[in-house]
Parts: sequence; C-alpha cells; structure tokens
Amino acid sequence: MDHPKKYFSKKILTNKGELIIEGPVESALLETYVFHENLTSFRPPKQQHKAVVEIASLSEARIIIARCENTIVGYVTYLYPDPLERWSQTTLENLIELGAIEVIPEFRGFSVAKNMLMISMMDDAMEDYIIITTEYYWHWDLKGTGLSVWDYRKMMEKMMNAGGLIQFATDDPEICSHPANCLMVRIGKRVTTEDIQAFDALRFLQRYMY
Ligand SMILES: CC(=O)SCCNC(=O)CCNC(=O)[C@H](O)C(C)(C)COP(=O)(O)OP(=O)(O)OC[C@H]1O[C@@H](n2cnc3c(N)ncnc32)[C@H](O)[C@@H]1OP(=O)(O)O
Repeated sequence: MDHPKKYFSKKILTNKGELIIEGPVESALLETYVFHENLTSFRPPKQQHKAVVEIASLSEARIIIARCENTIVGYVTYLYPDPLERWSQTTLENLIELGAIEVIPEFRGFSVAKNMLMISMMDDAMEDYIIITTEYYWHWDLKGTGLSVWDYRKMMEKMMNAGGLIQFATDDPEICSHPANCLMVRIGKRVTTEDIQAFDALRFLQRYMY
C-alpha cells in the first residue's frame, strides 16, 4: 500500500501567543526544531524528540505538530501499531494507530489538540485508513490536570471526536481491565466492507468464549 501525504497548516491564536498547527511534517525538518522541555508525558523530551523524528521517516507514519516559532509545543503521532499489541496481528495494511498526543501544559485548553486532530484528517488519504487509538487511564496526566479519571476520559472523548474517532467495543484484556479505558476508532470513507469485517474480528479475538 502506498501512503501518499498532503501537508496542511493553520494558525491559531491563544492568549500565550500564536501557534502554527501543521503536518505531516518531514523527519529532517522535525529534527531542526526545538522540542519543548515540558513535553514529558511519554518519555524525557530528548528521547521523545528522537522518537518523533524516527517515526516521521517511516513510510506509513505521520507527525502533526503545534509550533511556536521554531519550538514544538504539541504533537500527535500516527504509525502502524506496536508489534507487541494485538492491533498489529493483522494483514490490514490500512490500520494505523494514533500512538501519542501531547500538548505542553502552558498551551492546554486552547483547542490545540483538537486542531491537531482536525489538521490530521484534512488529508483525503486518511479516508483509506482505519485509525485506532487505545486509551489507558494510566497514561493520563491526572495529577497535573487535577481531573478525575472520568473527567479526563470525557476530555479525551471530546478531543478524539474532533478527529472523527469514536468509541468502539473490544474484548482486549488491557482495555477491559478498567472501565475508563477504551478503544477509539475512525473508519475512513473508502475502507472496504472486508477490511471492516477483518477489523471487527481483531476487536473480538475471544468471541468463541460466548
Ligand atoms: C493516545 C494517547 O496519547 S492517550 C494520552 C493523551 N495524552 C496525555 O494525556 C498527555 C497529557 N495531556 C495533554 O497533553 C493534553 O491535556 C491533551 C493532549 C490530552 C489535551 O490537549 P489540549 O490542547 O488541552 O486539548 P483541547 O484544548 O483541544 O481540549 C479538548 C477538549 O477537552 C476539554 N479540556 C481540555 N482541558 C481540560 C481540562 N483541564 N478540564 C476539562 N476539560 C478540558 C476542552 O474544553 C475540549 O472540549 P470542548 O470541545 O468541549 O471545548
């Protein structure tokens, strides 16, 4: 499968300054930007910058960023699911995962995440993909935001809905291990019925038990 990509961008004004929301951004360009020191949700910033640069060089992957001058203050990644997760146990070439989304605390609550999701979906090529994201409450910044698990979950849903991702059922044990965890999915307009059926089978691997 080819993975054509079309770049989109927009400016948004926050009371902390103007941001450019843009992407997919190429690996070489991402490397030239400063990666803000408060992007710490997934890995230490230096390591995460390196990871994002590496991800951008993968043929299927996309990185959308929020940029303040030459500093990355938010990003979202899309790439094939982790080989250790069930979502990679498929022959579906058009199944990609929104792996991580993060905005520095200073720019949160200004719709930066929602705008990164909207920019991501502007590329018509996204209509060929099944896009998934797995929400595990232990990845959430509950301490930093002061939100309860359920309020954080509501925020995640509103944010993901901006990109057209909605909750789908699954019997994945990790997702089922806590009621706030969930699988969210966007099925592109051109995804075939066969591919949707293959994805349904992947969501319910333990169906024989019922
Ligand atoms: C697949 C994964 O990556 S799961 C992990 C997700 N990432 C994290 O938890 C990392 C730490 N958190 C963050 O980086 C940020 O808080 C994010 C990325 C979750 C959200 O970024 P933001 O730019 O602040 O989100 P954005 O402003 O677009 O808000 C999305 C919605 O949540 C609401 N929201 C945002 N912050 C809050 C808050 N503190 N309290 C209540 N609601 C909130 C917004 O009002 C908006 O809803 P609306 O449509 O009703 O206006």
